[in-house]
Amino acid sequence: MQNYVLDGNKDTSVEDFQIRDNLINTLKERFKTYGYKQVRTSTFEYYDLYSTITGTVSQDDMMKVIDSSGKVLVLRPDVTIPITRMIAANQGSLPADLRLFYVLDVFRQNQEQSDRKETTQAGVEFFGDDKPENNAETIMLAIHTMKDLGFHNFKLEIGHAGFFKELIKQTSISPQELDQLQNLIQSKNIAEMNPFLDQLPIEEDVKSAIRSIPLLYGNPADVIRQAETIIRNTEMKDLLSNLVDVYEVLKDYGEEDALVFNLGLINNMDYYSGIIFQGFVEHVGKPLLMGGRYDNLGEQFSSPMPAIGFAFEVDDLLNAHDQEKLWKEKKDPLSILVRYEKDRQKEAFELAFQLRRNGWQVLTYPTENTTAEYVSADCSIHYTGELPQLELDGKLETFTDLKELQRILWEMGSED
Ligand SMILES: N[C@@H](Cc1c[nH]c[nH+]1)C(=O)O
Repeated sequence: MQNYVLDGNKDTSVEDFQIRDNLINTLKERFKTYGYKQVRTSTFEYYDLYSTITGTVSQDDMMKVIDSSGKVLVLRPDVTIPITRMIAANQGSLPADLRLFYVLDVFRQNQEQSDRKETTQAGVEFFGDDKPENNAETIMLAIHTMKDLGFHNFKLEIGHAGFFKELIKQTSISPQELDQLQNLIQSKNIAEMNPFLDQLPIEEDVKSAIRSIPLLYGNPADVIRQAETIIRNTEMKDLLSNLVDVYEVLKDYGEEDALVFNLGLINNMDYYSGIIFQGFVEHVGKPLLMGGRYDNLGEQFSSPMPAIGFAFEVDDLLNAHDQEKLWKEKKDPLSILVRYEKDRQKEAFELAFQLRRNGWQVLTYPTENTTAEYVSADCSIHYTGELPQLELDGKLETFTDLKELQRILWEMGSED
């Protein structure tokens, strides 16, 4: 038979979906406790939105479609940009700080990962000023969520989008050379970076400052000390003190063990303007979350709107599967099978309605339907006479009081 599954696509089994759903719920619940409200943006966007904005996804990486009027659309290649556009359009009526979260599919294609066109991102966007408290709170939310997911040995790497850019401003290298240099810094490939830098027309002391960038990694206090030695102007000095201020607030959250400073950190998106960060766990070679400040993006929609945010890659979180067990073990709600005689149908439906109010899974079947014998459930209730009967260890127990029945079910639901 012909294979109709796209290359690299994998159907999700019922069990995998459950794990994924538990994970997403964990993220959503944590985001809400920091005051975030859920939003969604349209799957389709005008291609023009992305081709005119600077700092966006590369045009070749976007998935394009043509609508019936001939307009070129793209499948949402990023969430931060359309949310910023959406907020910019309504800005008149916004409170000072706005905290939004989303769980949405993102569509990108590139040569290195041709089999991953569609991924799910769960992220937050905090429209508020570049204040150390705001930045620290957002970073703390990322840490808190990683802990909720059961990752204990993770690191949150913090850098600054401007630090490297300031150094590059003092050179006249081409965009291609810059791209290559960034890749070498990102992969900490010092062996190739040094000869590459040697043949570029850059002043010697700028060159040596660039050379030290990949080494500016590790304990925040040490990195700050080393970075101070390569500062070349007031802009770089301000950037560094911005990072120090955030670090000082973060210390009061008591999560210093999770923090690493990395001034060679480079995020995919070009819209970042300030502090940036990525979250890593052991044995997984890529970041599970990415984010940072993007204070200038709103201006491209004629609405200055400072903001910070980050997004988890849900599929990558799932693949970090040592942790998978944790979500699997999360208990499903109690499942109850209600079997009824036809002349008790109305009462059985009422009972099922009451039980579902507790969040339990309830399936109802008339006794004559033998399929029910193959349905798996934690317990069965028989509504064949005047009153419901709960099946316990093969015996039927009658309940005159619905509350008493519910109490016993609660106990069953909380048993391990
Ligand atoms: N949109 C970014 C993540 C992010 C959310 N907010 C800020 N940054 C990405 O796809 O990598």
